[in-house]
Amino acid sequence: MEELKDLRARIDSIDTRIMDLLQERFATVREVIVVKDGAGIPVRIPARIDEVIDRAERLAQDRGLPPGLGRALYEHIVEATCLFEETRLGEDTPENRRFAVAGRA
Ligand SMILES: C=C(O[C@@H]1C=C(C(=O)O)C=C[C@H]1O)C(=O)O
Repeated sequence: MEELKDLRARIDSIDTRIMDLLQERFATVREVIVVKDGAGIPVRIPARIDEVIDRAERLAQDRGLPPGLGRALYEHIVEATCLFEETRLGEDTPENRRFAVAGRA
C-alpha cells in the first residue's frame, strides 16, 4: 500500500503542475484580451478555436493518450477561456467604456 501512496503523491504533484500551466495559459489570455479590446477583435474566432482543439487532439495522439481526450479537454478549456474573455471584456473598466463608445463591442 506504500507503493500506491507514493504513486498517488506523484499524481497529485503532476496535477499541481497541470494547474500551474493552466494558470499561465489564462494569464496569457489576459494579454490577448487587451490586444483584442484595442483592435476590436471578437472573443470567439471559430477558425482559431478549431485549430487549437484539433492540435490538442493531435498532440494527445502523438503521446499515446486515449483517443478523444485532447479534443474533449480542449473543448472545455477553450469554452472556459471564451467565457473568461467575455466576462473581462464586459467589465466596466475605462478601456471597456471606450470600447463600447467606439461601437465595436
Ligand atoms: C485566446 C483567444 O480567444 C479564444 C480562445 C482560444 C483559446 O482558448 O485558445 C482560441 C480562440 C479564441 O476565439 C484567441 O483568439 O487566441
